[in-house]
Amino acid sequence: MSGAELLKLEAVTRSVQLPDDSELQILSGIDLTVSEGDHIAIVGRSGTGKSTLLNILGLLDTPTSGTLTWSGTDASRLSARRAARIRGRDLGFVFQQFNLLPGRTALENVMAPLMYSTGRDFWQRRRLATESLERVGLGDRLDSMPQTLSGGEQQRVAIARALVRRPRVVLADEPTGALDVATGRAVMELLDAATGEDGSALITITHDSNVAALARAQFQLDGGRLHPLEVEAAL
Ligand SMILES: Nc1ncnc2c1ncn2[C@@H]1O[C@H](COP(=O)(O)OP(=O)(O)OP(=O)(O)O)[C@@H](O)[C@H]1O
Repeated sequence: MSGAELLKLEAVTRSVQLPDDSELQILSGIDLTVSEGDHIAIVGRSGTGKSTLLNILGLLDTPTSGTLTWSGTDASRLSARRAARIRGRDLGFVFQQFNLLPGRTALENVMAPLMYSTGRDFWQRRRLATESLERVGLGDRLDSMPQTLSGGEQQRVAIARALVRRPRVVLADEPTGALDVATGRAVMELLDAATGEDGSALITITHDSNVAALARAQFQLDGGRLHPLEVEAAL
């Protein structure tokens, strides 16, 4: 069952001005509500606007028109500072490329988001990062360097890093794109279980309908529009 509403898009459009002065409409009339505990997948072919939508959901970009509401507040009214705080604390990001810092251990990578936090999060960063790595089954690899870990293990470190501040929404952009099918499935099950445990929402952006089938609600992005997909959830 869904909990409190976290993100809401109403009639969101996004267009960009091209060098020849024409306008390219990437997103048109997007409506989407994301609540605590939701696991939503957004599927779409390459170039359909998935990254553009993800950037808007992650408060990295703003709609050209329409409204994005974060936890009841119109996002266009958030100060840059408040938006940055939400991105750092309430949103977790997982990417296809794991983006781990080379030359830093798994533990140091997971501690990184806590370095600029205050209070308990800062002082207890080592313990919090250790616990986050234990949650993804890597409690015995704290001191491993990323290059000594398999792709699936690196993605689990990236997930531990995304979850370490207990975000309210996790945005996963092609999280299985660099993994084989079995490892990708295990990573998705882990993301689903960990966000489910925390009551946070998971939004998975993927071109892979098998990955999307693991979510509880699926949408297709096509021609800049979002359509609900009626597919039985596999989890
Ligand atoms: N700033 C921009 N200027 C011009 N065109 C843009 C800009 N941003 C996005 N586009 C175009 O808008 C379309 C959607 O881009 P977007 O990156 O959101 O697609 P995507 O679905 O994430 O693609 P992929 O799966 O290949 O990453 C593409 O055709 C892209 O070239």
